[in-house]
Amino acid sequence: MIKVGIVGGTGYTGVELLRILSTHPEVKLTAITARSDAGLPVADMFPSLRGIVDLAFTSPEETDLTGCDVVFFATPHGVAMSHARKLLAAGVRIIDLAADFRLKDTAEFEKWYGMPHACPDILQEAVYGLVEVNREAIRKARVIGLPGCYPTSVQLGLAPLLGHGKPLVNESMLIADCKSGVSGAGRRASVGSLFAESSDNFHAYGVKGHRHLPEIVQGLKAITGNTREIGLTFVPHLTPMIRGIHSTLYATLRPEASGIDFQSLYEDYYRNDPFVDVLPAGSHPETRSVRASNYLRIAVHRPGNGNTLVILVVEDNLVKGAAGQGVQCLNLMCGLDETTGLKQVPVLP
Ligand SMILES: NC(=O)C1=CN([C@@H]2O[C@H](COP(=O)(O)OP(=O)(O)OC[C@H]3O[C@@H](n4cnc5c(N)ncnc54)[C@H](OP(=O)(O)O)[C@@H]3O)[C@@H](O)[C@H]2O)C=CC1
Ligand SMILES: CC(=O)N[C@@H](CCC(=O)OP(=O)(O)O)C(=O)O
Repeated sequence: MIKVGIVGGTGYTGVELLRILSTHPEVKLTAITARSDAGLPVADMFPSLRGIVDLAFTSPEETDLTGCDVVFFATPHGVAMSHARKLLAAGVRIIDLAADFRLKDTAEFEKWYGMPHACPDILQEAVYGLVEVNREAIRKARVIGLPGCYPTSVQLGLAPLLGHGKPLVNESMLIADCKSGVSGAGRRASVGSLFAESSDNFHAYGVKGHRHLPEIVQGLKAITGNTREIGLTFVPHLTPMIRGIHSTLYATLRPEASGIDFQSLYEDYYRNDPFVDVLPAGSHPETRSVRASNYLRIAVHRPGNGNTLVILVVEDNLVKGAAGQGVQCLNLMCGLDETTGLKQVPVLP
């Protein structure tokens, strides 16, 4: 059995990891830490796990994680990088749900996250955990920087266009118009997450610049094999639902690509990816069609057969956008089938 520890078990992504890993046939959960709730049985905080997870939260300072095979960090930015060296020295592999190991350029990291990077050498060896793009590198990785929730949907929505051998769209004028449920902001108390603020309301934020923009640009550029510069307008919105991301992506076709069948292009690109579902032509995916599951569904439109492609992407921000994608990486790192323990059917309604 693979011994797994989770740092930050009381947040939304932490409890998603617990939910998914508690039924994973090859995993033994060995430690779940939380500072404020150390000593509390998991089931006392999360009654949904009563009779399923019988561990208690422990203090991160007093928990020895070096006996684990893999440790997940479901913590704020900056925590994983302060523990990475010691864990790696003990042979423990790391999957960070935060941004410590996403941006390769430390100056960019410091600019967007407001802290110096604690281990630039480990950052350089870390693999970006976007499975459908980096599957082979993930198998051998010791450290995974999992993509953010919005970046997962935007990169997978655009990858078939940018990963094509020939330039198909104008890469300098991409648009990502994205909407997230409130759980994307985490479980800690904040005014913006109050029911009275976030329900029956809808607004954009971060238009001037959001920390996911450099991450998406870095990822899209890598998908082109670092052969092309990326220009992206990214506008996130907070929408009054609990889970889910809906991203509407716009790309302008190059004249030489106008004869391409984009529906077939997308279907072929994701033919062997078990969690990416390219919907039939003309579809409008709904966030609830992926709720609580690791699936990401995509629909490709070309309105009026014109020169604008509109790609619709839905995912559950806490699953394919975080914990589920992390378990997909864990499976690959441990030589398992990537779907092991991840076949949860979306919850409807
Ligand atoms: N919510 C989402 O949709 C997504 C979130 N992420 C990322 O995943 C990470 C976790 O997110 P989320 O679950 O929403 O966050 P939450 O705020 O809901 O939970 C954070 C957890 O980390 C613990 N924690 C906080 N500070 C520290 C610290 N210094 N040392 C150890 N533990 C700490 C908290 O407990 P305590 O304070 O008691 O220790 C809590 O258990 C974040 O980096 C987030 O950006 C990534 C993709 C999607
Ligand atoms: C709705 C909401 O507030 N969303 C978060 C993104 C959450 C996420 O997945 O991103 P990280 O892992 O990079 O934190 C935000 O915009 O900051």
